[in-house]
Amino acid sequence: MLRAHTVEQVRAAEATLLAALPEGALMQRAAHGLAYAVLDLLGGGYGRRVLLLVGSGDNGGDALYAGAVLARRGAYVEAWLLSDRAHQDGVAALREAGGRVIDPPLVEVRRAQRGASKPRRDFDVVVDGIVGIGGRPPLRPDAAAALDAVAGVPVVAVDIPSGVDVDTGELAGSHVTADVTVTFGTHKVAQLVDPAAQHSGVVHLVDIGLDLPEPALEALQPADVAALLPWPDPQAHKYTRGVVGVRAGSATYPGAALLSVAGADCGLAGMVRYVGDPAVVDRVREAHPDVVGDGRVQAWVVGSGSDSGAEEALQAALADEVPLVVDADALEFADLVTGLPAVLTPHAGELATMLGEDRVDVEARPLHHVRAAADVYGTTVLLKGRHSLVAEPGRPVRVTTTGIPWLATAGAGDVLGGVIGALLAAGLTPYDAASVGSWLHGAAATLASRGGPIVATDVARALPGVIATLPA
Ligand SMILES: NC(=O)C1=CN([C@@H]2O[C@H](COP(=O)(O)OP(=O)(O)OC[C@H]3O[C@@H](n4cnc5c(N)ncnc54)[C@H](O)[C@@H]3O)[C@@H](O)[C@H]2O)[C@@H](O)CC1
Ligand SMILES: [K+]
Repeated sequence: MLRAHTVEQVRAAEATLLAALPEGALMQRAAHGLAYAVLDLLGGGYGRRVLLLVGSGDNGGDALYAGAVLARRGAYVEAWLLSDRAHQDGVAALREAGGRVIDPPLVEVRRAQRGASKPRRDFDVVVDGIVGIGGRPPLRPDAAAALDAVAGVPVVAVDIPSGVDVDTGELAGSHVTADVTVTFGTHKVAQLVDPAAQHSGVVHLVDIGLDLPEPALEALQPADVAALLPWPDPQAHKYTRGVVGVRAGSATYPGAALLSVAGADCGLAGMVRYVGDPAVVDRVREAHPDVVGDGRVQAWVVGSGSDSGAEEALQAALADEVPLVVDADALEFADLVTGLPAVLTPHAGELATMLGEDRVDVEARPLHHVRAAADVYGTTVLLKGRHSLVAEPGRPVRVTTTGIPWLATAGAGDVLGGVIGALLAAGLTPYDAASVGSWLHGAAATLASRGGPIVATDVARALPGVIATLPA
Protein backbone atom coordinates (compact mmCIF):
# COMPACT_ATOMS: atom_id res chain seq x y z
CA MET A 1 0.00 0.00 0.00
CA LEU A 2 1.27 3.43 -0.86
CA ARG A 3 0.48 5.79 2.01
CA ALA A 4 0.39 9.55 2.39
CA HIS A 5 0.42 11.41 5.69
CA THR A 6 -0.42 14.93 6.75
CA VAL A 7 2.18 17.54 7.71
CA GLU A 8 1.11 17.20 11.34
CA GLN A 9 1.63 13.42 11.28
CA VAL A 10 5.05 13.82 9.63
CA ARG A 11 6.10 16.48 12.15
CA ALA A 12 5.12 14.23 15.08
CA ALA A 13 6.98 11.24 13.66
CA GLU A 14 10.02 13.38 12.90
CA ALA A 15 10.07 14.75 16.44
CA THR A 16 10.28 11.23 17.88
CA LEU A 17 13.05 10.24 15.50
CA LEU A 18 14.99 13.51 15.90
CA ALA A 19 15.12 12.94 19.66
CA ALA A 20 16.68 9.51 19.10
CA LEU A 21 19.28 10.47 16.47
CA PRO A 22 22.42 12.61 16.51
CA GLU A 23 21.82 16.22 15.44
CA GLY A 24 21.52 16.63 11.70
CA ALA A 25 21.37 12.90 10.96
CA LEU A 26 17.82 13.03 9.61
CA MET A 27 18.60 15.87 7.25
CA GLN A 28 21.65 13.98 6.01
CA ARG A 29 19.48 10.97 5.22
CA ALA A 30 17.10 13.19 3.28
CA ALA A 31 19.86 15.07 1.48
CA HIS A 32 21.69 11.92 0.42
CA GLY A 33 18.46 10.39 -0.90
CA LEU A 34 17.84 13.58 -2.82
CA ALA A 35 21.37 13.74 -4.21
CA TYR A 36 21.24 10.15 -5.45
CA ALA A 37 17.89 10.78 -7.15
CA VAL A 38 19.42 13.80 -8.95
CA LEU A 39 22.47 11.72 -9.94
CA ASP A 40 20.10 9.06 -11.31
CA LEU A 41 18.23 11.65 -13.32
CA LEU A 42 21.41 13.22 -14.71
CA GLY A 43 23.15 9.92 -15.30
CA GLY A 44 26.06 10.97 -13.09
CA GLY A 45 27.60 14.05 -11.48
CA TYR A 46 30.76 14.96 -13.33
CA GLY A 47 30.30 17.90 -15.69
CA ARG A 48 26.60 18.34 -14.87
CA ARG A 49 25.29 21.79 -13.99
CA VAL A 50 22.91 22.07 -11.05
CA LEU A 51 21.07 25.14 -9.78
CA LEU A 52 19.65 25.03 -6.25
CA LEU A 53 16.74 27.35 -5.42
CA VAL A 54 17.03 27.71 -1.67
CA GLY A 55 14.37 29.07 0.69
CA SER A 56 14.67 29.90 4.37
CA GLY A 57 13.78 26.56 5.95
CA ASP A 58 15.03 23.00 6.26
CA ASN A 59 13.77 22.25 2.75
CA GLY A 60 16.48 24.59 1.54
CA GLY A 61 18.88 22.83 3.94
CA ASP A 62 18.17 19.51 2.22
CA ALA A 63 18.88 21.12 -1.16
CA LEU A 64 22.17 22.64 0.07
CA TYR A 65 23.50 19.40 1.61
CA ALA A 66 22.44 17.46 -1.50
CA GLY A 67 24.24 20.13 -3.54
CA ALA A 68 27.39 19.45 -1.51
CA VAL A 69 27.15 15.73 -2.36
CA LEU A 70 26.69 16.57 -6.04
CA ALA A 71 29.62 19.03 -6.01
CA ARG A 72 31.85 16.32 -4.54
CA ARG A 73 30.75 14.09 -7.44
CA GLY A 74 32.11 16.67 -9.87
CA ALA A 75 28.95 18.64 -10.66
CA TYR A 76 28.99 22.40 -11.00
CA VAL A 77 26.54 23.47 -8.30
CA GLU A 78 25.24 26.97 -7.79
CA ALA A 79 22.84 27.95 -5.00
CA TRP A 80 20.43 30.84 -5.44
CA LEU A 81 19.50 31.94 -1.95
CA LEU A 82 16.00 33.37 -1.92
CA SER A 83 16.32 34.50 1.67
CA ASP A 84 19.09 35.89 3.86
CA ARG A 85 18.04 33.25 6.43
CA ALA A 86 19.13 30.23 4.37
CA HIS A 87 20.34 27.18 6.32
CA GLN A 88 23.80 28.38 7.41
CA ASP A 89 25.44 24.99 7.98
CA GLY A 90 24.08 23.86 4.61
CA VAL A 91 25.56 26.93 2.91
CA ALA A 92 28.91 26.24 4.58
CA ALA A 93 28.81 22.57 3.54
CA LEU A 94 28.07 23.51 -0.06
CA ARG A 95 30.90 26.04 -0.17
CA GLU A 96 33.31 23.59 1.42
CA ALA A 97 32.44 21.00 -1.26
CA GLY A 98 33.23 23.51 -4.01
CA GLY A 99 29.69 24.76 -4.73
CA ARG A 100 28.98 28.42 -5.43
CA VAL A 101 26.47 30.71 -3.78
CA ILE A 102 24.91 33.56 -5.78
CA ASP A 103 24.82 36.67 -3.68
CA PRO A 104 22.86 38.86 -3.53
CA PRO A 105 19.97 37.00 -5.16
CA LEU A 106 17.77 40.06 -5.64
CA VAL A 107 20.05 41.33 -8.38
CA GLU A 108 19.27 38.21 -10.39
CA VAL A 109 15.58 38.40 -9.60
CA ARG A 110 15.30 42.01 -10.72
CA ARG A 111 17.27 41.32 -13.87
CA ALA A 112 15.00 38.41 -14.66
CA GLN A 113 11.92 40.52 -13.94
CA ARG A 114 13.13 43.19 -16.39
CA GLY A 115 13.77 40.50 -18.97
CA ALA A 116 17.36 41.71 -19.26
CA SER A 117 18.86 38.25 -19.04
CA LYS A 118 18.03 35.14 -21.00
CA PRO A 119 16.31 32.32 -19.14
CA ARG A 120 18.92 30.23 -17.32
CA ARG A 121 18.83 27.33 -19.73
CA ASP A 122 22.49 26.62 -19.09
CA PHE A 123 21.64 24.31 -16.17
CA ASP A 124 20.83 20.61 -16.50
CA VAL A 125 18.53 20.61 -13.51
CA VAL A 126 16.96 22.95 -10.98
CA VAL A 127 16.58 21.65 -7.43
CA ASP A 128 13.51 23.24 -5.83
CA GLY A 129 14.35 23.73 -2.16
CA ILE A 130 12.17 26.82 -1.81
CA VAL A 131 9.67 25.42 0.69
CA GLY A 132 8.66 21.96 1.87
CA ILE A 133 6.06 20.93 4.40
CA GLY A 134 6.51 24.24 6.23
CA GLY A 135 5.45 26.35 3.25
CA ARG A 136 2.21 28.25 2.94
CA PRO A 137 0.90 28.60 -0.62
CA PRO A 138 1.24 30.36 -2.96
CA LEU A 139 4.91 31.12 -3.60
CA ARG A 140 6.08 34.57 -2.65
CA PRO A 141 6.71 36.90 -5.61
CA ASP A 142 10.53 36.65 -5.37
CA ALA A 143 10.39 32.84 -5.48
CA ALA A 144 7.92 32.97 -8.39
CA ALA A 145 10.24 35.35 -10.26
CA ALA A 146 13.20 33.03 -9.69
CA LEU A 147 11.18 30.18 -11.18
CA ASP A 148 10.34 32.27 -14.22
CA ALA A 149 14.04 32.91 -14.72
CA VAL A 150 14.76 29.18 -14.97
CA ALA A 151 11.74 28.18 -17.04
CA GLY A 152 12.48 25.26 -19.34
CA VAL A 153 15.04 23.56 -17.10
CA PRO A 154 13.96 20.18 -15.61
CA VAL A 155 12.99 20.53 -11.95
CA VAL A 156 13.55 18.14 -9.07
CA ALA A 157 11.34 19.22 -6.17
CA VAL A 158 12.59 18.62 -2.65
CA ASP A 159 9.82 16.88 -0.65
CA ILE A 160 7.00 18.79 -2.38
CA PRO A 161 6.69 21.09 -5.41
CA SER A 162 6.97 24.42 -3.62
CA GLY A 163 3.80 26.50 -3.48
CA VAL A 164 1.17 23.72 -3.53
CA ASP A 165 -1.00 23.04 -0.49
CA VAL A 166 0.63 19.96 1.02
CA ASP A 167 -2.36 18.51 2.91
CA THR A 168 -5.12 19.18 0.40
CA GLY A 169 -3.54 19.08 -3.05
CA GLU A 170 -5.10 22.46 -3.79
CA LEU A 171 -3.41 25.25 -5.72
CA ALA A 172 -3.64 28.86 -4.68
CA GLY A 173 -1.45 30.73 -7.13
CA SER A 174 2.10 30.29 -8.32
CA HIS A 175 3.86 27.02 -7.57
CA VAL A 176 6.57 24.76 -8.89
CA THR A 177 5.81 22.15 -11.56
CA ALA A 178 8.29 19.33 -11.00
CA ASP A 179 9.57 16.59 -13.28
CA VAL A 180 10.60 14.55 -10.25
CA THR A 181 9.67 15.00 -6.60
CA VAL A 182 11.94 13.41 -4.02
CA THR A 183 9.93 13.03 -0.84
CA PHE A 184 10.98 11.89 2.62
CA GLY A 185 9.57 9.35 5.06
CA THR A 186 6.14 9.03 3.44
CA HIS A 187 4.18 10.42 0.53
CA LYS A 188 2.40 13.72 1.04
CA VAL A 189 -1.26 14.19 0.09
CA ALA A 190 -0.50 16.75 -2.64
CA GLN A 191 1.60 14.20 -4.55
CA LEU A 192 -1.46 12.00 -5.08
CA VAL A 193 -4.45 14.32 -5.10
CA ASP A 194 -5.23 16.60 -8.03
CA PRO A 195 -4.76 19.30 -9.02
CA ALA A 196 -1.36 19.39 -7.21
CA ALA A 197 -0.53 15.78 -8.12
CA GLN A 198 -0.32 16.86 -11.75
CA HIS A 199 2.59 19.10 -10.80
CA SER A 200 4.59 16.53 -8.80
CA GLY A 201 6.03 14.55 -11.72
CA VAL A 202 7.48 11.17 -10.85
CA VAL A 203 7.51 10.83 -7.07
CA HIS A 204 10.50 9.12 -5.48
CA LEU A 205 10.22 8.15 -1.82
CA VAL A 206 13.31 8.19 0.39
CA ASP A 207 12.96 6.14 3.56
CA ILE A 208 14.29 8.13 6.51
CA GLY A 209 13.00 5.74 9.16
CA LEU A 210 9.81 7.50 10.29
CA ASP A 211 7.34 5.47 12.35
CA LEU A 212 3.94 6.63 11.11
CA PRO A 213 0.29 6.20 12.16
CA GLU A 214 -2.74 5.39 9.95
CA PRO A 215 -2.38 7.56 6.85
CA ALA A 216 -4.69 10.31 5.63
CA LEU A 217 -4.63 8.80 2.18
CA GLU A 218 -3.66 5.52 0.58
CA ALA A 219 -3.27 4.12 -2.93
CA LEU A 220 -3.73 0.42 -3.65
CA GLN A 221 -0.83 -1.38 -5.31
CA PRO A 222 -1.14 -4.62 -7.34
CA ALA A 223 -0.43 -6.81 -4.29
CA ASP A 224 -3.16 -5.01 -2.28
CA VAL A 225 -5.67 -5.49 -5.09
CA ALA A 226 -4.71 -9.16 -5.35
CA ALA A 227 -5.17 -9.60 -1.60
CA LEU A 228 -8.65 -8.05 -1.70
CA LEU A 229 -9.90 -9.78 -4.86
CA PRO A 230 -12.53 -12.52 -4.50
CA TRP A 231 -10.51 -15.44 -5.91
CA PRO A 232 -12.87 -18.42 -6.27
CA ASP A 233 -12.08 -21.28 -3.91
CA PRO A 234 -12.06 -24.91 -5.18
CA GLN A 235 -15.57 -25.57 -3.82
CA ALA A 236 -17.04 -22.42 -5.35
CA HIS A 237 -20.25 -22.44 -7.35
CA LYS A 238 -21.98 -19.54 -9.00
CA TYR A 239 -24.13 -18.63 -6.00
CA THR A 240 -21.31 -18.72 -3.45
CA ARG A 241 -19.37 -16.32 -5.67
CA GLY A 242 -22.19 -13.78 -5.51
CA VAL A 243 -24.92 -12.60 -7.87
CA VAL A 244 -24.94 -9.02 -9.09
CA GLY A 245 -28.06 -7.35 -10.48
CA VAL A 246 -28.10 -4.44 -12.90
CA ARG A 247 -30.98 -1.96 -13.18
CA ALA A 248 -29.57 0.46 -15.73
CA GLY A 249 -30.36 1.72 -19.23
CA SER A 250 -33.71 2.49 -20.77
CA ALA A 251 -35.41 2.52 -24.15
CA THR A 252 -33.74 5.93 -24.69
CA TYR A 253 -30.32 4.79 -23.47
CA PRO A 254 -29.94 1.05 -24.14
CA GLY A 255 -26.15 1.38 -24.43
CA ALA A 256 -25.84 2.24 -20.74
CA ALA A 257 -27.44 -1.12 -19.91
CA LEU A 258 -25.04 -2.98 -22.21
CA LEU A 259 -21.99 -1.26 -20.73
CA SER A 260 -23.07 -1.61 -17.09
CA VAL A 261 -23.69 -5.31 -17.72
CA ALA A 262 -20.33 -5.60 -19.53
CA GLY A 263 -18.62 -4.28 -16.36
CA ALA A 264 -20.68 -6.49 -14.03
CA ASP A 265 -20.02 -9.49 -16.29
CA CYS A 266 -16.22 -9.24 -15.93
CA GLY A 267 -16.18 -12.62 -14.20
CA LEU A 268 -15.69 -11.43 -10.63
CA ALA A 269 -19.21 -12.44 -9.55
CA GLY A 270 -20.78 -15.85 -10.11
CA MET A 271 -23.81 -14.57 -12.03
CA VAL A 272 -25.27 -11.37 -13.48
CA ARG A 273 -28.97 -10.48 -13.60
CA TYR A 274 -30.44 -7.70 -15.69
CA VAL A 275 -33.80 -6.05 -15.09
CA GLY A 276 -35.15 -3.35 -17.40
CA ASP A 277 -37.19 -2.38 -20.45
CA PRO A 278 -38.11 -5.57 -22.43
CA ALA A 279 -36.51 -4.27 -25.63
CA VAL A 280 -33.29 -3.59 -23.72
CA VAL A 281 -33.44 -7.02 -22.04
CA ASP A 282 -33.34 -8.65 -25.49
CA ARG A 283 -30.29 -6.66 -26.50
CA VAL A 284 -28.49 -7.45 -23.24
CA ARG A 285 -29.18 -11.19 -23.69
CA GLU A 286 -27.90 -11.06 -27.26
CA ALA A 287 -24.65 -9.47 -26.18
CA HIS A 288 -24.31 -11.46 -22.93
CA PRO A 289 -25.97 -14.89 -23.21
CA ASP A 290 -24.90 -15.76 -19.64
CA VAL A 291 -26.96 -12.90 -18.15
CA VAL A 292 -30.30 -13.89 -16.58
CA GLY A 293 -33.45 -12.05 -15.46
CA ASP A 294 -34.82 -10.88 -12.12
CA GLY A 295 -34.19 -12.86 -8.94
CA ARG A 296 -32.19 -12.84 -5.75
CA VAL A 297 -28.95 -10.82 -5.80
CA GLN A 298 -26.25 -9.83 -3.32
CA ALA A 299 -25.75 -6.36 -4.85
CA TRP A 300 -27.44 -3.98 -7.28
CA VAL A 301 -26.03 -1.51 -9.80
CA VAL A 302 -28.53 1.27 -10.45
CA GLY A 303 -28.91 4.42 -12.45
CA SER A 304 -26.75 4.67 -15.54
CA GLY A 305 -29.01 5.66 -18.46
CA SER A 306 -32.07 4.96 -16.28
CA ASP A 307 -33.47 8.30 -17.39
CA SER A 308 -36.89 9.03 -15.86
CA GLY A 309 -37.01 5.52 -14.37
CA ALA A 310 -34.08 6.13 -12.02
CA GLU A 311 -36.07 6.66 -8.82
CA GLU A 312 -38.24 3.62 -9.42
CA ALA A 313 -35.18 1.48 -10.21
CA LEU A 314 -33.46 2.66 -7.03
CA GLN A 315 -36.55 2.00 -4.88
CA ALA A 316 -36.87 -1.50 -6.34
CA ALA A 317 -33.21 -2.23 -5.63
CA LEU A 318 -33.48 -0.86 -2.09
CA ALA A 319 -36.32 -3.26 -1.34
CA ASP A 320 -33.79 -6.13 -1.48
CA GLU A 321 -31.70 -4.60 1.34
CA VAL A 322 -28.37 -5.44 -0.30
CA PRO A 323 -25.40 -3.13 -0.97
CA LEU A 324 -25.70 -1.10 -4.13
CA VAL A 325 -23.88 1.10 -6.60
CA VAL A 326 -25.71 4.37 -7.22
CA ASP A 327 -24.63 5.96 -10.48
CA ALA A 328 -25.60 8.71 -12.91
CA ASP A 329 -29.39 9.37 -13.03
CA ALA A 330 -29.92 7.65 -9.66
CA LEU A 331 -27.53 10.06 -7.90
CA GLU A 332 -30.36 12.59 -7.88
CA PHE A 333 -32.02 10.33 -5.30
CA ALA A 334 -28.87 9.54 -3.35
CA ASP A 335 -30.43 10.63 -0.05
CA LEU A 336 -32.46 7.41 -0.18
CA VAL A 337 -29.25 5.47 0.56
CA THR A 338 -28.01 7.74 3.37
CA GLY A 339 -26.31 5.60 5.98
CA LEU A 340 -26.73 2.39 3.96
CA PRO A 341 -23.93 0.21 2.52
CA ALA A 342 -23.58 1.75 -0.92
CA VAL A 343 -21.12 3.26 -3.36
CA LEU A 344 -22.10 6.59 -4.90
CA THR A 345 -20.12 7.18 -8.10
CA PRO A 346 -20.43 10.83 -9.17
CA HIS A 347 -18.09 12.74 -11.43
CA ALA A 348 -17.28 16.34 -10.45
CA GLY A 349 -20.40 17.81 -12.09
CA GLU A 350 -22.71 15.30 -10.41
CA LEU A 351 -21.04 15.77 -7.03
CA ALA A 352 -21.41 19.54 -7.40
CA THR A 353 -25.16 19.11 -7.96
CA MET A 354 -25.46 16.71 -5.01
CA LEU A 355 -23.70 19.11 -2.66
CA GLY A 356 -25.11 22.34 -4.10
CA GLU A 357 -21.60 23.46 -4.98
CA ASP A 358 -19.93 24.84 -8.06
CA ARG A 359 -18.34 22.28 -10.41
CA VAL A 360 -15.20 24.41 -10.73
CA ASP A 361 -14.80 24.36 -6.96
CA VAL A 362 -15.24 20.57 -6.82
CA GLU A 363 -12.47 20.23 -9.42
CA ALA A 364 -10.24 22.63 -7.50
CA ARG A 365 -10.86 20.92 -4.13
CA PRO A 366 -11.76 17.29 -4.90
CA LEU A 367 -10.43 15.88 -1.61
CA HIS A 368 -12.42 18.35 0.46
CA HIS A 369 -15.63 17.69 -1.44
CA VAL A 370 -15.41 13.89 -1.59
CA ARG A 371 -14.88 13.81 2.18
CA ALA A 372 -17.80 16.19 2.66
CA ALA A 373 -20.05 13.98 0.51
CA ALA A 374 -19.07 10.83 2.44
CA ASP A 375 -20.00 12.63 5.66
CA VAL A 376 -23.27 14.03 4.30
CA TYR A 377 -24.46 10.66 2.94
CA GLY A 378 -22.81 8.53 5.62
CA THR A 379 -21.63 6.06 3.00
CA THR A 380 -18.89 5.43 0.43
CA VAL A 381 -18.40 8.03 -2.29
CA LEU A 382 -16.21 7.53 -5.35
CA LEU A 383 -15.43 10.84 -7.05
CA LYS A 384 -14.38 10.00 -10.61
CA GLY A 385 -11.54 11.94 -12.15
CA ARG A 386 -7.96 11.60 -13.32
CA HIS A 387 -7.03 10.31 -9.87
CA SER A 388 -10.40 9.06 -8.58
CA LEU A 389 -10.96 9.35 -4.83
CA VAL A 390 -12.87 6.95 -2.57
CA ALA A 391 -14.02 8.39 0.74
CA GLU A 392 -15.84 6.74 3.61
CA PRO A 393 -16.30 8.34 7.03
CA GLY A 394 -13.46 7.40 9.40
CA ARG A 395 -11.25 5.72 6.78
CA PRO A 396 -8.23 7.02 4.85
CA VAL A 397 -9.28 8.34 1.45
CA ARG A 398 -8.17 5.91 -1.25
CA VAL A 399 -6.80 7.40 -4.45
CA THR A 400 -6.63 5.55 -7.76
CA THR A 401 -3.38 6.06 -9.61
CA THR A 402 -4.02 3.63 -12.47
CA GLY A 403 -5.62 4.89 -15.67
CA ILE A 404 -4.78 7.02 -18.67
CA PRO A 405 -6.29 10.10 -20.32
CA TRP A 406 -7.88 7.90 -23.05
CA LEU A 407 -10.18 6.56 -20.31
CA ALA A 408 -12.12 9.83 -20.51
CA THR A 409 -14.57 8.26 -22.96
CA ALA A 410 -18.37 7.83 -23.06
CA GLY A 411 -19.66 4.83 -21.14
CA ALA A 412 -16.45 4.15 -19.20
CA GLY A 413 -18.31 5.11 -16.01
CA ASP A 414 -21.05 2.57 -16.77
CA VAL A 415 -18.43 -0.19 -16.98
CA LEU A 416 -16.93 0.99 -13.68
CA GLY A 417 -20.29 0.85 -11.89
CA GLY A 418 -20.76 -2.72 -13.12
CA VAL A 419 -17.34 -3.85 -11.90
CA ILE A 420 -17.91 -2.34 -8.47
CA GLY A 421 -21.30 -4.07 -8.31
CA ALA A 422 -19.68 -7.44 -9.09
CA LEU A 423 -17.17 -6.89 -6.28
CA LEU A 424 -19.95 -5.94 -3.83
CA ALA A 425 -21.85 -9.08 -4.78
CA ALA A 426 -18.70 -11.13 -4.21
CA GLY A 427 -18.60 -9.84 -0.64
CA LEU A 428 -16.21 -6.90 -0.63
CA THR A 429 -17.16 -3.93 1.54
CA PRO A 430 -18.30 -0.81 -0.35
CA TYR A 431 -14.96 0.87 0.48
CA ASP A 432 -12.90 -2.03 -0.90
CA ALA A 433 -15.23 -2.67 -3.84
CA ALA A 434 -15.06 0.99 -4.91
CA SER A 435 -11.28 1.28 -4.63
CA VAL A 436 -10.47 -2.14 -6.10
CA GLY A 437 -13.00 -1.61 -8.90
CA SER A 438 -11.56 1.79 -9.70
CA TRP A 439 -8.02 0.39 -9.72
CA LEU A 440 -8.97 -2.50 -12.05
CA HIS A 441 -10.87 -0.14 -14.35
CA GLY A 442 -7.84 2.17 -14.71
CA ALA A 443 -5.47 -0.76 -15.22
CA ALA A 444 -7.80 -2.30 -17.83
CA ALA A 445 -7.83 0.97 -19.74
CA THR A 446 -4.03 1.05 -19.73
CA LEU A 447 -3.85 -2.57 -20.87
CA ALA A 448 -6.43 -2.06 -23.62
CA SER A 449 -4.90 1.17 -24.87
CA ARG A 450 -1.25 0.24 -25.50
CA GLY A 451 -0.84 3.98 -26.03
CA GLY A 452 -3.76 4.38 -28.44
CA PRO A 453 -7.42 5.38 -28.05
CA ILE A 454 -10.00 3.08 -26.46
CA VAL A 455 -13.77 2.92 -26.06
CA ALA A 456 -15.70 1.70 -23.04
CA THR A 457 -16.21 -1.85 -24.36
CA ASP A 458 -12.41 -2.20 -24.72
CA VAL A 459 -12.08 -1.48 -21.00
CA ALA A 460 -14.64 -4.13 -20.09
CA ARG A 461 -12.96 -6.68 -22.36
CA ALA A 462 -9.53 -6.02 -20.84
CA LEU A 463 -10.64 -6.59 -17.23
CA PRO A 464 -10.04 -10.39 -17.11
CA GLY A 465 -6.57 -9.83 -18.58
CA VAL A 466 -5.69 -7.38 -15.81
CA ILE A 467 -6.85 -9.81 -13.15
CA ALA A 468 -4.74 -12.53 -14.74
CA THR A 469 -1.60 -10.39 -14.31
CA LEU A 470 -2.11 -9.84 -10.58
CA PRO A 471 0.16 -11.63 -8.12
CA ALA A 472 -2.09 -14.48 -6.90
N1 LIG B 1 12.25 18.23 10.33
C1 LIG B 1 13.11 17.26 9.96
O1 LIG B 1 13.66 16.57 10.75
C2 LIG B 1 13.38 17.04 8.55
C3 LIG B 1 12.94 17.94 7.63
N2 LIG B 1 13.25 17.82 6.37
C4 LIG B 1 12.98 18.90 5.43
O2 LIG B 1 12.49 20.03 6.10
C5 LIG B 1 11.34 20.50 5.43
C6 LIG B 1 10.51 21.30 6.38
O3 LIG B 1 11.35 22.35 6.84
P1 LIG B 1 10.82 23.64 7.59
O4 LIG B 1 9.91 23.25 8.67
O5 LIG B 1 12.03 24.39 7.97
O6 LIG B 1 9.95 24.40 6.55
P2 LIG B 1 10.17 24.70 4.99
O7 LIG B 1 11.60 24.65 4.62
O8 LIG B 1 9.23 23.86 4.29
O9 LIG B 1 9.65 26.19 4.81
C7 LIG B 1 9.50 27.09 5.87
C8 LIG B 1 10.16 28.38 5.52
O10 LIG B 1 9.67 28.86 4.30
C9 LIG B 1 9.15 30.17 4.40
N3 LIG B 1 7.93 30.22 3.60
C10 LIG B 1 6.71 29.80 3.96
N4 LIG B 1 5.82 29.96 2.95
C11 LIG B 1 6.52 30.50 1.92
C12 LIG B 1 6.16 30.90 0.62
N5 LIG B 1 4.90 30.81 0.20
N6 LIG B 1 7.10 31.39 -0.22
C13 LIG B 1 8.38 31.50 0.22
N7 LIG B 1 8.78 31.16 1.46
C14 LIG B 1 7.86 30.66 2.32
C15 LIG B 1 8.90 30.41 5.87
O11 LIG B 1 9.22 31.74 6.17
C16 LIG B 1 9.83 29.44 6.56
O12 LIG B 1 11.04 30.04 6.91
C17 LIG B 1 10.72 19.28 4.86
O13 LIG B 1 9.84 19.55 3.80
C18 LIG B 1 11.95 18.53 4.41
O14 LIG B 1 12.36 19.00 3.13
C19 LIG B 1 14.16 16.76 5.93
O15 LIG B 1 15.45 17.29 6.08
C20 LIG B 1 14.02 15.53 6.74
C21 LIG B 1 14.16 15.83 8.17
K1 LIG C 1 10.32 22.10 -2.40
